[in-house]
Amino acid sequence: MKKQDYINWDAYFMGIALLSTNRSKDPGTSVGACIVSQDNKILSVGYNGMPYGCSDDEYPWEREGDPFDTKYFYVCHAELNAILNYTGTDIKGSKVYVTLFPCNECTKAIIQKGIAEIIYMDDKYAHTPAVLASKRMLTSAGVKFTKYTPIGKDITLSL
Ligand SMILES: Nc1ccn([C@H]2C[C@H](O)[C@@H](COP(=O)(O)O)O2)c(=O)n1
Ligand SMILES: [Zn+2]
Repeated sequence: MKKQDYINWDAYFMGIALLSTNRSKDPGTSVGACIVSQDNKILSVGYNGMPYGCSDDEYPWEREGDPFDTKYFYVCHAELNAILNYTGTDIKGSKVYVTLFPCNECTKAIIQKGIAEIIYMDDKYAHTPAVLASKRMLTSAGVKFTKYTPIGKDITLSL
């Protein structure tokens, strides 16, 4: 008889997004994203980090203060990185698994690339204008967004 305790597709892809958060240097929120084709092939992954050439030792990670000296002007979001990391041509109709609900800027890229669905884990900034605007655009554009349903399984990796 086959093994019974295998994880479903959603858990598998959200697991990849979660693992990707471990590459982030952001001391505030580490975010991961995993883009998946309609036939369940991983197309790309990403996490939030500074753009190429912008050293994550030199650029700020602060949340507050002079905007020039906070991370927000510089950090590239996980979803955008995942989109930009994809070099193929088959992203239309794909799904993106994200550990945090996309902001308005990433949402624009998601819509323009023809990504059909967002599966998100956390929505802790749901009350912010960025996320409200994001949901408004997603609804207008017909992009589905679904909260991830946890399967209640803890997986430990010994790396
Ligand atoms: N959907 C999102 C939302 C935010 N990010 C990034 C941007 C920052 O690096 C971090 C949020 O930091 P916080 O304000 O919580 O300290 O997450 C992203 O990649 N994707
Ligand atoms: Zn974003």
